[in-house]
Amino acid sequence: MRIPFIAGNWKMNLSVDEAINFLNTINGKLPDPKVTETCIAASPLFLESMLEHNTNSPLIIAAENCFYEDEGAYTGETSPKALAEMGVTHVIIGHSERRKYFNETDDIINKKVHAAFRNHLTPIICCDETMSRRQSADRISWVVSQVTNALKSVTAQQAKNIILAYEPSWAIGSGKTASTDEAEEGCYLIRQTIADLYSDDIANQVRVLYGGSVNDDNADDILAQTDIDGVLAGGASLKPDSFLKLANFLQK
Ligand SMILES: O=C(CO)COP(=O)(O)O
Repeated sequence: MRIPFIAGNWKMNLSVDEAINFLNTINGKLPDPKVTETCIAASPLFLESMLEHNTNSPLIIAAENCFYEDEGAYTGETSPKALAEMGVTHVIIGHSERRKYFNETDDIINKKVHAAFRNHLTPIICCDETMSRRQSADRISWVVSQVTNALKSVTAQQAKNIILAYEPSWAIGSGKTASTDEAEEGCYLIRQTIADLYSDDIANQVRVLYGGSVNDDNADDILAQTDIDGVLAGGASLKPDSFLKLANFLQK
């Protein structure tokens, strides 16, 4: 049985004070992590303070990105080794905004995935689908190739622990959520790719999330789909109330 994973990606929003207020507000209101795991990915500027305020809470604190080297002359980058030393356990890799605005290629994403494993961080690997790709004949092969390339030289043992997210950029921040069928289709495709690359057994263990204009109104239908094990929410994760509604979807 796959434990649902409800994650928020704050992107470049909020302040440290707002981040800490958020944690104080949700404190004691999150589900048991044996039933639903919850996670917030935040700016590296906030992570240390958030980790200090997050004791006795099941909330997983994640980074939104990391570099593929552990240390060195890489001005402005975030070391995966430093993240792990700080107590961060998860990191988003390959978000469509990283691909689009920071020219992250599949090769860079693959190096980052290896950097995450080297530092015992769980990668949350995002696969994009643009509208032009959606309308073109090669859309399936594009999603498949993002998964395949991200996981080059990743062992079966490592693959068991990854989290993947189908995040069509045409649905991100646009208010245009994918229909439940579209979301399920994307997540199914990702799971089948894992089955082809590794095994049915591993594909059945790996959690696949949907992200793109998820909110409290549409989350229940999305989360009811067979191959969707959770959500990666942007806007809806910025307010404690809406994040708590997503996090406690099983309690409704
Ligand atoms: O990019 C996202 C999560 O990583 C989704 O953002 P929105 O939920 O704001 O569309």
